Amino acid sequence: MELIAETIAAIRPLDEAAMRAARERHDRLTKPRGSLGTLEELGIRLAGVAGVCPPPLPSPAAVAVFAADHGVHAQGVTPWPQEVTGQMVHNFLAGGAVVNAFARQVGAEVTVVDVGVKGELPEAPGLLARKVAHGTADMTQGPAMTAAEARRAVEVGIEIARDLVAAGHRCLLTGDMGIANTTASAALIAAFTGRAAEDVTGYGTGIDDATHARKIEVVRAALARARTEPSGEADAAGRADPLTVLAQVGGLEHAAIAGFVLGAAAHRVPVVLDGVIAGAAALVAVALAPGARDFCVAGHRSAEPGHAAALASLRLRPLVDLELRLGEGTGALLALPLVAGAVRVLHEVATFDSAGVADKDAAATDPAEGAATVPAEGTAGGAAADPADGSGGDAARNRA
Ligand SMILES: O=C(O)c1ccc[n+]([C@@H]2O[C@H](COP(=O)([O-])O)[C@@H](O)[C@H]2O)c1
Ligand SMILES: Cc1cc2nc[nH]c2cc1C
Repeated sequence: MELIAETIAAIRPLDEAAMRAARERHDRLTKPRGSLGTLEELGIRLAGVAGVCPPPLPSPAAVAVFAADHGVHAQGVTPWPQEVTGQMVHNFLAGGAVVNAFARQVGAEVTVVDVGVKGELPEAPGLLARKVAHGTADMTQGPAMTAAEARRAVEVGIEIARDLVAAGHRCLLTGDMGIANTTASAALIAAFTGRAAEDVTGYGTGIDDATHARKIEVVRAALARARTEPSGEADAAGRADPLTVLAQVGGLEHAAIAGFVLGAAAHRVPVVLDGVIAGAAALVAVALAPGARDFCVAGHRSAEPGHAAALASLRLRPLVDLELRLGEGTGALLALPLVAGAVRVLHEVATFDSAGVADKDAAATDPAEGAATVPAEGTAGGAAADPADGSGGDAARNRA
């Protein structure tokens, strides 16, 4: 079987028994039930990802920064020259970018992948040369990529995830660098969520209102053009094949990040998503393999409006909301300590029983149990099976 199909086939559901154990454990820890809010659901879901409770700490962690250029740059959608993509790659390798500073802060490794930078990048220590094409073509004029390029870039992401997990990493984080990639992100998000171009197209690195209005028209034009092209295989509901949509209006880094998400899910390692580029790529991954969604943690919500639309469609709640709009993996890195905290609680916090703390809920749950100091094993498991971060299970768990 070829790599993409094999990876999708390897993605299994969350482990229900491990999640049940995590839920029951949470309810025995020395804190009011549900008091860690959505971090409790996150810890439970991470147990389901790893298939064990408590799940492993997300360490060592690695952020992979996928860099690529975009033909749609020719439409004047960003004020930055295309060369900045390659120049920033050098900055990442030299350790001088924000992603490097944040990675040092949280002890994560930075991996830089050239999946489609337009110019030639000289060999450099730490640079993974996986160039699939010298940037995409202008999506307003024709497909951004060939089907073969899209598939190859997805495979690159799968291979990077596989290699990082084989090297011992227990948490993967997405990063991106690509001048003009917020335009391709908006087009992907509109295509996968059905939202209008004007609702999902933002200001990217920072543009004036006239450029923003043009950017919306560019996204509209690309989507209208793509609709007139043969759309490959459609599913029973008539939806276009996700890889075809990706090739039509996506970027090489979107493709690689989609593969990275699939690879993480197949290897049962959590993947912390960064901003709008990762959100768009995750929509591709989840359209290919719906089960991949449960392995994704939304690191943050970016200022790009399309990101909120993508996260809503993915049913993921962002851990951090600081109006960041940088990319590179910066928002995912800021969220990593929260992911670690969600796991560490399950490892380290004493139970009511072991600490000799009275558990009012043990008594409230079953008055027949008598003394509140003796919580019954396993009586407190919440019935909430929805693995969404805080989207379903908490109400039931926040009982007084
Ligand atoms: O992560 C985000 O949500 C995000 C939002 C706005 C901009 N960016 C970064 O800025 C670049 C794309 O911006 P633009 O305006 O050239 O499309 C690209 O390198 C992204 O990493 C990233
Ligand atoms: C300087 C610069 C750094 C970036 N990092 C991610 N996207 C970026 C875009 C620019 C322009």
